[in-house]
Amino acid sequence: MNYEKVNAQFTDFLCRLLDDHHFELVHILTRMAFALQSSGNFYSTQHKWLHSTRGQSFYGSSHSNAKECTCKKSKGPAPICVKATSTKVELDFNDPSWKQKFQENWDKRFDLPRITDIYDLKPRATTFSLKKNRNSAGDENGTPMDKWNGYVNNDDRALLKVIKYASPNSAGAECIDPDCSWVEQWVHRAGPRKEIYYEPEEVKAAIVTCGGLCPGLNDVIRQIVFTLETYGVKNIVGIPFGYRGFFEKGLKEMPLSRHLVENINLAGGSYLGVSRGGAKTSEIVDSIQARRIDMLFVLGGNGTHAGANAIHEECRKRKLKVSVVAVPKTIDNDILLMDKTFGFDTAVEEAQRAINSAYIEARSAYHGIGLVKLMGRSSGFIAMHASLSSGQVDVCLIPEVPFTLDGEYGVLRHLEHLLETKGFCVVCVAEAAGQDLLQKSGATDASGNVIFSDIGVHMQQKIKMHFKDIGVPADVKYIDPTYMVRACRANASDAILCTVLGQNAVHGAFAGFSGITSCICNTHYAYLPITEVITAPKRVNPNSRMWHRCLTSTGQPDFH
Ligand SMILES: Nc1ncnc2c1ncn2[C@@H]1O[C@H](COP(=O)(O)OP(=O)(O)OP(=O)(O)O)[C@@H](O)[C@H]1O
Ligand SMILES: O=P(O)(O)OC[C@H]1O[C@](O)(CO)[C@@H](O)[C@@H]1O
Ligand SMILES: [Mg+2]
Repeated sequence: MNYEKVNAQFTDFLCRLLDDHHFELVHILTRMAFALQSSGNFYSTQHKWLHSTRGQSFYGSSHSNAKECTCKKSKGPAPICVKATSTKVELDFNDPSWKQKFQENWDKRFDLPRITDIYDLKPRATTFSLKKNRNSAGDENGTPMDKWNGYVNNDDRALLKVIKYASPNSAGAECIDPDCSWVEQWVHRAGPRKEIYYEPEEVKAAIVTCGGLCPGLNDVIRQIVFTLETYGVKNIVGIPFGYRGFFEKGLKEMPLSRHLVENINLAGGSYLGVSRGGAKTSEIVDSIQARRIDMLFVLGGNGTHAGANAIHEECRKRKLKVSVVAVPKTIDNDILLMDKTFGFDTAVEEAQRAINSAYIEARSAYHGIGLVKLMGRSSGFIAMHASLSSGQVDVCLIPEVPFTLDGEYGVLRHLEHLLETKGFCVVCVAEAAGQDLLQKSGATDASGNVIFSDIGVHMQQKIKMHFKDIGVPADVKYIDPTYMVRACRANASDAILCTVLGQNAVHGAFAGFSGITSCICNTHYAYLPITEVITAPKRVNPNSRMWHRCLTSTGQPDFH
């Protein structure tokens, strides 16, 4: 089957549906497409494409197996898949200047949307300075009078990629052209600027946390409040229970101050509450307008970012001077271009505790099999990293790598081998793995995310049945830590990440950016346009060194 053609036809179909306002259906279908990818049907599309094209544009999807949505026009609510504001140019790799064209286009795509794109505004000297005895008001030209070199220049950049792959066949190679030439990909450096576009005394800032819980939400809220107050902002509020808090009657905004949030990082969860669903962009923006909010800080995952971008666009359409800045939150680590999202590290740490328990149970039982199911909506990052960190996993199963349970090359046969040779074993399975082996639940959550069928319970039953059938004793211990991996406070590494991302979000808003996200790219802190990070969920690359390291650690064979 020509999967690329099917993929393109599917995208066109989605775009047509979007024009007909069938948003919910499109949402479900898009999720189905990702599920289809995870079943392996679209698995090597990018790789094959990379080897078969010359003189065609195919850059931009190097972080994911999914290709970018190419919707031409869209009425109604924002699609899950949003086209970048700067379009991609068609590249001819036989043209000697293709690299220059690529880079010019890249710079346009990664340029940050600013409120000055639509308003003619004059900046003022920043009120943010950590220098003692400062005169933050600046001189008569608005230039800060102190000589503190603590500001980031608007032209500062960080490199997104630092590996030069000599060949497209190098492990994990992410290439722009068929020869895998070295191309610089710069992103904007995050941090405080010398000039700002808001009068802090007049600013009303709001914070909202959306989607599922994630360790570190309170750390980010706290740092946003601290930093806003350092600029001199007095009016800071929290929107309760995600986007819902903007329009649901009876939900009142919560006043925030350093005093109120000082200790919230000591507990997990969200001080403001979270929710899924209910994203009606126009109602949210009506509410922003009515509440006279100037800066909105949005903490959430892929869906939340799509919502934040829709809010940013709607504010522009209505000519509202509002900065919308997102902070990428998700234990799943499934947001494109960034090293990691906050909460992921803590989730992995908690997950490996479950694996350790499974190991102890399995090790101590006669023919013990420890089975652990871990969260991860469409990607196997938590399962892969928890397997790597525990070092006790014999089989790691993720949605990006298809597998079979039965047959000569199936997982069950390998478990037999493990019981024969080492006497026990530990299996770690990601919740979205092996969905092709199960009957689809067909259910979705309030945000339209597909609810997966339970691969953990299915495997537990299959393993028990298999060993009963072959007459070999097996003591199966199943652990599903579910919410335990995310309903906890951030660990040290996440707490630091949250601190930096939260502070930078405020610096970005004062610098006049909107429609951006505050993140970590290639170990440096950066701002990215939201449009560039929501084209598809990030997924584990089965050809990456990290997955290969996981396989080296588990020693598992291919299961198909
Ligand atoms: N395409 C979209 N446009 C506008 N809003 C959206 C879109 N997708 C999701 N949302 C809204 O964003 C919020 C959060 O979405 P979702 O439940 O998918 O969580 P998430 O941000 O992806 O985080 P998590 O990692 O916990 O899943 C919900 O209120 C949802 O309605
Ligand atoms: O909080 P809910 O709605 O049960 O959602 C669970 C999902 O949220 C996440 O924890 C974060 O996206 C996923 O790993 C999981 O599939
Ligand atoms: Mg999501």
